[in-house]
Amino acid sequence: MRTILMPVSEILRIKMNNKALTTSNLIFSYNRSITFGFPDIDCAPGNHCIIMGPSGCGKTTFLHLIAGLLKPDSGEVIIQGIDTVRLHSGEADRFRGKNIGIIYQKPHFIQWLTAFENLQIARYLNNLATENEDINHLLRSLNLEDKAKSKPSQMSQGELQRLSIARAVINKPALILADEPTSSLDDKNCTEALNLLKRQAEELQASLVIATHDKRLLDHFPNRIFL
Ligand SMILES: Nc1ncnc2c1ncn2[C@@H]1O[C@H](COP(=O)(O)OP(=O)(O)OP(=O)(O)O)[C@@H](O)[C@H]1O
Repeated sequence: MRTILMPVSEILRIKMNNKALTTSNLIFSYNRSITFGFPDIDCAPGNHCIIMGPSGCGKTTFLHLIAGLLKPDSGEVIIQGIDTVRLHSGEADRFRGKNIGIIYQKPHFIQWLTAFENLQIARYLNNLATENEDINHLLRSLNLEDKAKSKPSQMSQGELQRLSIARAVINKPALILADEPTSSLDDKNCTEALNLLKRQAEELQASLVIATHDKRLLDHFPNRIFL
């Protein structure tokens, strides 16, 4: 019989649970004057949850800690059984690219590329083959088919929001994080963006975490965390 020895660091990193995302005892400070202590999250695969709170309470900070874009002073973020806080920066970037789709508060796209090319490059940067038919399918399902050749500057706010959703799901992540995905949209576009986001998450069986102060979303999410 062959025994496989696993480095201690690897054993520490792998937490055996079947949750898509759990956080515990997260503490973070930008500087010593403000310290944030965040409530624990427990989100099963395919579940949706919402982080609510007023402007400035730390919602973006919390999402960035979950995404591994910021390192906490202490605490754990377990995604797909991996304690991502312990990953080194290169590993964390690779993990994020493979497992997490992020919709940022301010959508930023490469301005000289078209909508289609912005999605292509998101796959390319994660060493994934650029399957043009997958991209076309996604653009169709987000009602952006006729914008495939448009540059971001030629698209409306609602269209850019839908393109952000497309970019977040193009690599088929297990976890989708969305920062204020609807707050700048009118009621019609808000409902449309929310439904698209939920439908995309359901198609991928991905967990969805939305951070927002948009109270219109509250009724859609029984799993709520208030900051
Ligand atoms: N890079 C930074 N350096 C220092 N302080 C920061 C930094 N980024 C954010 N902050 C501060 O941390 C606090 C929380 O910011 P954060 O963006 O997480 O809040 P938020 O709840 O997402 O706000 P909003 O709803 O307005 O987007 C704010 O007081 C903000 O000024």
